[in-house]
Amino acid sequence: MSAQNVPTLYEWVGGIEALTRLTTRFYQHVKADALLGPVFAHMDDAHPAHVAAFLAEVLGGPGDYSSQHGGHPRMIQQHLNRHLVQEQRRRWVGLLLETADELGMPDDPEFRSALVGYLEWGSRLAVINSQPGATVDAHAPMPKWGWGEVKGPYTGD
Ligand code: HEM
Repeated sequence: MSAQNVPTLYEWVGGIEALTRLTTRFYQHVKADALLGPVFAHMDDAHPAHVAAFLAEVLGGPGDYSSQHGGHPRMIQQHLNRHLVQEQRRRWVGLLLETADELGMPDDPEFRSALVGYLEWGSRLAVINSQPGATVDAHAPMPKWGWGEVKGPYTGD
């Protein structure tokens, strides 16, 4: 596969439809989870779509979260003073990956290692930003995630 033909992670996962399916099902599991349910008790109905738009932009898709929902500063803002702990973070990441399996999302080693890399990074950032004293940088750039060290999807050779 030549460098020009390498899809973005966004294209590889199946675009905004796939990400919306993923977050919609994921937050159903979250609501029913004993550890995470209370954390998300006041989440509104648009939350799954907002997180799908956020993930789309991070993974190389369209910039809708930045243009319509306030970009990375808004995402950080949403985690302020929530006092999240590692046990909740681990459950959040674990449930998201289980949901990706449940829905038959791409499970090749290259894609999943890139996805896990972002989820680990982003979820740890959410915990850090939820601690007392954390503040929002109004100019925080949107994170961008690619294939990382593996440089592209599995091709069998
Ligand atoms: C890669 C990791 C994460 C991403 C990309 C992410 C993304 C987001 C986004 C985009 C929002 C704002 C949604 C909006 O604009 O309406 C949000 C809100 C929120 N996030 Fe996260 N998040 C992550 C990790 C976590 C974790 C690990 C937790 C807790 C265990 C968490 C708890 C929350 C809560 C409680 C809200 C507010 C929900 C409400 O409206 O009541 N997030 N997140």
